[in-house]
Formats: sequence, C-alpha cells, structure tokens
Amino acid sequence: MTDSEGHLLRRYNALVGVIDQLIVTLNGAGEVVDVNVGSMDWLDASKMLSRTFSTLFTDELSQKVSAQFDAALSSHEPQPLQLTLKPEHSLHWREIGLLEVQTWDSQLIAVSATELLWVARNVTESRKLEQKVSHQAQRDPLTGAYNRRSLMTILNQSVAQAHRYDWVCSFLLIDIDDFSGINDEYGWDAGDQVLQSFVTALHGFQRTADFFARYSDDRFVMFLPETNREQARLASERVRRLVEGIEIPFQTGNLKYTVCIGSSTLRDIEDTPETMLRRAEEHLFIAKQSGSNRIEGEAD
Ligand SMILES: Nc1nc2c(ncn2[C@@H]2O[C@H](COP(=O)(O)OP(=O)(O)OP(=O)(O)O)[C@@H](O)[C@H]2O)c(=O)[nH]1
Repeated sequence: MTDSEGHLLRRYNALVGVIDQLIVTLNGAGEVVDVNVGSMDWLDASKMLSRTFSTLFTDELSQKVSAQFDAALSSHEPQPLQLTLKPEHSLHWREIGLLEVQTWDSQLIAVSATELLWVARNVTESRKLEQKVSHQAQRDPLTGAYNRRSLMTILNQSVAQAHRYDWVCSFLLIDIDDFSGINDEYGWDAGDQVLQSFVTALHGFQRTADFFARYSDDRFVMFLPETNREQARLASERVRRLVEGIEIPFQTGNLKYTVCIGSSTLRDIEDTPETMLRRAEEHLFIAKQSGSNRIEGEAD
C-alpha cells in the first residue's frame, strides 16, 4: 500500500468510526465483504458477511434492491432506498439481530465496478413522529374526528371531482341540540363525553367513502359521495335515529341527547363547498326553529 493509499484508508476509517450509520461494503457480485454497524449495535455483522445483499430481503424488496444495485453501478449516482424491515417477514434479518420493525433511509453508492457502499440510517422514530404530527394537524384532539381544516381540503377536492365526472354528492350538517344546556346541567366533562360518543357512533355508521369532521363546537359535517337529495334525506334520518339510541351512563341516570340535521345536495357547476355548506346551514336553521331532533333538506 502506498503512503497516499494508507492516508486515504486512515481517513476513511476515521470517518466510518464517527458516522453513526450502518455501512455495508459490497463487491461487484453484490456480496457483503465488510460491515460497520454504526449505532445499530444489535446487528451481528459476522452474520452478514459473504451473503449476497439482495437475498437478505423479501422477494418483493430484493427485486427493488437488485434494480438499485444495477442503477448504482451503471449511473455512479447514489441510489436512495427507503426500506421497512419486519423481523416476521425476514428470516435473514431476524438471524442478523432485527427484533422490531424498523424504517431505514439508505443510499447505495458505487465506488467502482467492483465495490459498492450501502449506507443506512434508522429513521423509525422520526417517521413515527412525522406521522403523529401530521395526524394531530388533521384531527380534533378531543374526539379524534377530522378537523375543519382537513374538511375544507377534502370538500374542495371532492366537489371538484364530482363536477368533473358529473357525480352527485351531499353534505349533512349535524348539530347537537341544546349542547350548552348539557354543559351547564351535567358539566363540561359530560359535554365532552357527548361529543366523543357521537363521533364513535358516526364512525361506526359511515361508509368507507364518506368523510366526517368536526366543523365547530357541537357541529359536524358528513360528506356523502354518490348521494342524491332523497338518499341524503334517508341518511339524515338514519343519523337522527342513531343518536336517539345513544345513552351515556351517568350518576343520575343515562344521559341522552338529540341532533338536528340540515342537508344539501350538489346542484350545478356554480355550486361550491361554501354554497353547499351555506344551504346546509339554512336547512339546519329551519330544522332548529321547528324544535329539536329534526332533519331538513333540499326541497324537491
Ligand atoms: N364540553 C364541551 N363544550 C364545548 C366544546 N367546544 C365548545 N363547547 C361549548 O359548546 C357550546 C355550544 O353552544 P351553542 O352553539 O349555543 O349550541 P347549543 O347550546 O346546542 O345551541 P343550539 O345549537 O341552538 O341548540 C358552547 O357553550 C361552547 O362553550 C368542547 O370541546 N367540549
């Protein structure tokens, strides 16, 4: 080894020693010739050596890995690869030491025609955190229902799609009757339980294509694709009855409540989520004026 080769090797080893990532060196045939485990100290490097890299993965992933391997060799560009490894799906990884599901961001880099580096970082926790943050941004924290921001995004997309394909769709605007009275009489916690029980019941009721969200305090919107005026009326009636049947156990006897529902159905190309919501609000207002436990929709 020349002085400059020795210098480069020491520099490489120094970098590998401080980088907290898994670095696997492969030969041109894709066999593992060296492993630096980085912070993945659960991994038994000796059990990786001399295996063919792509055979470590399940059939589906191994095809992807082989394609990345070829692409790295032919392009000499780093090939990014995101992998989710499950011990129950991979005997090889289990043997190597994998005990739980992990998501890795990795890069496959060709150093020459006979040497490649696979550099992998465990991103399981940061991915979970991202998912949690995105879930929280879309949901109402009390009930777990989608929030108003998510609702408006979905409504805009869905109404545009309905116009494009000439589909019909409807909204139900559902309001809990005398909700402030429930808060006053039974306390805020009981009011919270009412909201939670309502959302649980509605989640059981909705079809997979329906979208349901908390619109404001005690007001919820259900978007019903492929639903005409008459079907919206039937759906309103079913929700009204469903709520009639809910009972929340309470010291002084079961707490029961009712809802009023205003619905609206897509009209012409001028109709938007805002105009539909406005009509649903007008219908809800009429229902409320007539008393509680009522529904009101578009006139025939
Ligand atoms: N328990 C509880 N109460 C809430 C929450 N958010 C808002 N509220 C209360 O809900 C009440 C809503 O009152 P209103 O909009 O007048 O509704 P209402 O009493 O049902 O009146 P009507 O709609 O006319 O029947 C207000 O008193 C709010 O303070 C919540 O998350 N939990």
